[in-house]
Formats: sequence, structure tokens, C-alpha cells
Amino acid sequence: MDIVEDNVDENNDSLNEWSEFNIPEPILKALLEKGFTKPTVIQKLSLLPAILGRKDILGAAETGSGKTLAFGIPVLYGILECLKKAENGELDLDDDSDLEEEELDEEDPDSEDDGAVCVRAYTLKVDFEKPKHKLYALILTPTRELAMQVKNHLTDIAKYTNIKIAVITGGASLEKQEEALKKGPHIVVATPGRLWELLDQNEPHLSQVNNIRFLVIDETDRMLENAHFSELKQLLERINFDESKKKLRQNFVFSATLTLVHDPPKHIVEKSKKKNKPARFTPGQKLQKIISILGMTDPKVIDCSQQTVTAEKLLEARIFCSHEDKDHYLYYFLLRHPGRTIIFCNSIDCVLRLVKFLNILKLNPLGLHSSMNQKHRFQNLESFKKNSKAILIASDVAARGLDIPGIEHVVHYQVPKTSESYVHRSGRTARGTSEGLTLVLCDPLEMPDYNKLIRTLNRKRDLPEFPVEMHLFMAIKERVKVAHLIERVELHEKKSNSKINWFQRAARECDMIVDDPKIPKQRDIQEVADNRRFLKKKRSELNQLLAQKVTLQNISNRCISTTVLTDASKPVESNTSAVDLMKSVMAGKKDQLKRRMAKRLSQNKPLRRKAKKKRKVPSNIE
Ligand SMILES: Nc1ncnc2c1ncn2[C@@H]1O[C@H](COP(=O)(O)OP(=O)(O)OP(=O)(O)O)[C@@H](O)[C@H]1O
Repeated sequence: MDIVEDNVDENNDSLNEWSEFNIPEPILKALLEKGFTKPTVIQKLSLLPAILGRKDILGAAETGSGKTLAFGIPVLYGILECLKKAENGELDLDDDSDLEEEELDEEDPDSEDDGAVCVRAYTLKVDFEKPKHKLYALILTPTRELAMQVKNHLTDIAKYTNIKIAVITGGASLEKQEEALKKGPHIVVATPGRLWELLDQNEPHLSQVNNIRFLVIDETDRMLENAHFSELKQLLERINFDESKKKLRQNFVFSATLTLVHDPPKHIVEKSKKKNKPARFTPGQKLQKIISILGMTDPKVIDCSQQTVTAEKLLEARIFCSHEDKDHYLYYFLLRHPGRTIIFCNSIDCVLRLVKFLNILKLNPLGLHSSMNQKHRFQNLESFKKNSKAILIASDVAARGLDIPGIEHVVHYQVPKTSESYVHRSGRTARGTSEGLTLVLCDPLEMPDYNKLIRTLNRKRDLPEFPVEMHLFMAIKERVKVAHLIERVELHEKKSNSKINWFQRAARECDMIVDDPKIPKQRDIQEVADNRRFLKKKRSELNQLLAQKVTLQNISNRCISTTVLTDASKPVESNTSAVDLMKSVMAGKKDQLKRRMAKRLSQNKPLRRKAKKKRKVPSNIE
């Protein structure tokens, strides 16, 4: 307490900012130590109803706006209150975990107790080992990395309390997690799959899930998506097993895209037209649906998401290009604008290919996707955090929630299939007060998805085009061409070798001698030698290209006067970041608009809006 008071003296203003929320001193001390001098907007709006009103909260706020603590602080607060009551020997009317089951079997119909006491009569009869400690809160997240991050974040804030937090996710040792649960953590942060596995095994501590006081579903809209809903539904049935206990629980539901609504599929539009009903859900209807699925009662809805849905400090851009040119633009961007970058792909195959391709070009990218083993996933994430110029190529497993400071750019190598995906992927940059750039690479086949994205995000205009210095772009084309050749031959080699290996293994396993002349016994020695020679030649050619310095004078007045494109391990020296470049483009656009308006006004002409043109595939791309 004394140390908090010291902090309080130094941070008088901070105290004022936090003081209205009645935050316990140990938590306040940890918050101030982290430099969180005041609550963020979503925290400010959630804390009062959650802490003092004990309301269920449905919170929507932009990515990186501090939603974790918007639910984390009330949960920690609530648990401290419960522990205080227990310490003072006060009977917690809602808490029956210490009572004998026999006492609870029958409900006294004449009881004058209020509802809170009555509910104890409905205690679930369990036939597994009785838990030693009470489980107070369950926090569900869609990915393992996010679960670990939430656990670490809350552990930081709870470090001056005796609250214990455990994380339960797939891909990690089940035994170790069982050991952790035996210690009786107050909070469990979990992904649905592993949680269900342990529940299914009647793990004693988790057997209390139907009696928890706080339930958090982070990234709720993702958990409610068709593909994941069955897992969550099963869990909810278990958690909500006892209606009376459900009422005692406080629920928190958060996401950056909770209120984002989509154009429905064509057949629904047609149907709605016939019935003269609007086909699209309103954000309110979407929330109502979530409330009813989760069985929340009278929640406080806090929607502070921006009209654009994306983060305030996010700069957005796009490049329309042919499918074949995507790699060129990607390589150009990474070289011209070095900085911590995540490249998102729509499939694991695409992640694997890009990792290989950029490795050939010596950019040393890191991969992250759901088929990697968990240790490797964490390792790559750690390496990405440590290097300020690192490149991570990821599937949507990294799209939600990950809070890695200093990510400057997000590149969508493929147009995301949903607007949610675009918002969350882009939200890995421009977090809190930082700026960041999100860049979409779009080929002609992806135009329908791109158009849908712009429509769903209610954008009045197309995303601005990212400026590319064509001289530099042309200069890197040769490097990409050679890298593609190497990639193709390496792939051919790998496929041929694995085909032979497969036949040999299969024959060995069946104890067979293969004498069919059509089935190869070994690779054609000449072909292998030729390919090796070719690869060696191309690799040395590429090394030479990478070592070459391309200096271009006066590429663009707007940018820099001299740009040096050097070898890949020493990226382009530039004094204009992608963010600044995009800012100048946006400023230029604004100026242009102002000039046009001023001109029309001076000519006494009314201001007219340009007729909206249907966006089509630009003619300069195939
Ligand atoms: N009151 C605060 N003051 C300053 N920084 C804060 C505060 N609260 C949280 N942060 C920091 O803001 C960053 C983003 O927080 P958080 O990860 O909770 O965002 P989020 O809204 O959940 O984002 P996403 O939608 O991407 O999951 C974190 O680094 C966190 O430590």
C-alpha cells in the first residue's frame, strides 16, 4: 500500500484518472508500474458498469485499444473481493464449493431465503474428486498464442495480489497442465479444444466450470463463427448446466468486430426482397443474437468502434497487380520499406511457399501457421518480437489479438476472405498510440472479395494506391525471376525424391521386389546432376544480383533524392518510411480536394459529388 501511495504522489493525475473505478491498490500499483497512467476509452467505459454495477459487458472497440484490461481489471477486482470475504470468514452466499453435497441435495420449499441462497439446492452432483480450491474465472480465446498473451498480461497486473492464473491450450503437455490445475488457479485462460479435452476427463478443478463467477469470451465473433461454434456450444452447455448459477456469473464479451455486419449471400437477399424485409442484420440485431446465444441478461453494450472499424492511427493502402507480379511487389515493399512486418496469407500452402521464396532471396522470414508444432510457433513469435526488422509470414492464426509492439506494416498477400479478417490482421499494427500501415495486394481474381471488403467496411472510396517507385521495381524484377527459377527446380527435386522414397519405402514395408519398369527405382543420375548444376549456377547468379547496388537518382520529388537498393541482408537505406510516404499521399489528396473545391467556389459553381463509378479491374493489369 505504501508503495502505491508513493506512486500516487508522483502520479496524482493518474490516480484521478483511475480513482473513480475503485481499483484495489495492488492492481493500481501494477498498472502504474507498467506506465498505464490512465484508462483507455474502452476501459473507462467498461470499468464502472462492470466493477460497481456488476453488469455483463458486451464491448466493441478498435484493435489495440486495451480490451484485455477492460475485462481483466473487473475480473481481478471481483476475485479479490471474493477472497477478502472468504478471509474475513464472511459467508459467501453464492459460494457452495466448501459445503457438503449431502446438505445441498434437497431444497426446502418453505425457505424464506432469497434467490441467492436457494440456488445452492441445485448444486450439480459430481462424481469426481472434490476440488481443493475454487475456480473463479474462465477466459476463452480462439488461439493458443492469444491465450498465453492474455495470461501473461493479467499475471503482470495481478503480480501484487495472490491471484493465480493458469493457461490451458492445445499443443502443450497435458500432464503439465494437469499439474498446474492441481494447484487450484483462480483464473483459467483456455482455448476451447484443450479445455474440452480436460473437462471430458473430469479434471477436478475444471469440474467447477458451471460454478464460476466470471466468464470472458475474447474475440467472441470468431468463436461464434460456424466453423468454431460447435466447440463453444458444447462448452457453453457445460458451463451453463445450472441455470441458477448462471445468474450469479458476470459475463464479458469483447471483440473489435462485434458490431461489423455483412452483406448476406444472394439467396437470402432474394428471399428478404420477397418478404419486404431488410436482408442485412443491423449491428444491434447482431449484438442481440450474440446476447441470446450466450444467454446473457441485460448486458451493458459498449461500442466505441470507429466508423471505419479499423484503428484510428492505421494508414491503409492497396496495390492492384497481376497474380504473377505479386511476388515482385511484395519483395519490392519489403526491401524498400524495411521494418517489422507481418505478411498474411489465406492458406498454409501459401505461407510455406512464401517462406521458401523469401528465404531464397535471403530475407530470412519466419513462418507461423496452425500446422506447425507449438514450440516452433512460440519460438518464431519470440524471434519476431526480438528483431525490429523481422518478417513474419502467417496464416490467420496470427490475425487476432496478438500484441507485439513495433509492428510497422501488415501486408495482405491475398485479399482476406472476410472483413473481420482484414480488420484483425490490420490491427496487428497501429496499436495504442502508434501508427502503422496495412497494404492489400489484390489481383484481378480477387476483385470481388476486395469490392465486398470496401462495401462491408462502409468505405466511401477505394483504398488509396500505395506509391511504387517504378525504377526500383524494375531493378528488383531480375532478382525475383531468378529466385522463382530456383524455387521451381528445388520443388521439382523435392517432389521427385519423395516419389522415389515413397515407392522404395512402400516396397520395403510390403517385402516386395518391384520389377515394373514403369516404377522408378532411383532418380536419373544425369537429371539429378543437371539440376544440381543448374541450381548452383542460379544461386551464384542470384548472389551476384543481391550484392549489386542499384543507385537511382531523383526517383521522385515526393520521396527521396537517392535510393540505394543493396543486397537483401542489408535492406534498402531509405529515409522515408512507408507510413510517412502514405501520409504524404493522403495529404496530397486532401490538398487536391481543397484546391478543387476552392476553384469551384471561386467560379461560383456548386460543389458536386463525382458520380460513383463502378470499380473494375484496372486496364494495366492482366
Ligand atoms: N490503460 C492503458 N494505458 C496504456 N496502455 C495500455 C493500457 N491498457 C492496455 N494497454 C496496452 O495496450 C496494448 C493493447 O492492448 P490489448 O492487447 O488489450 O488490445 P485489444 O483491444 O485487446 O486489441 P485486439 O483487438 O487486437 O485484441 C497492450 O500493449 C497493452 O499493454
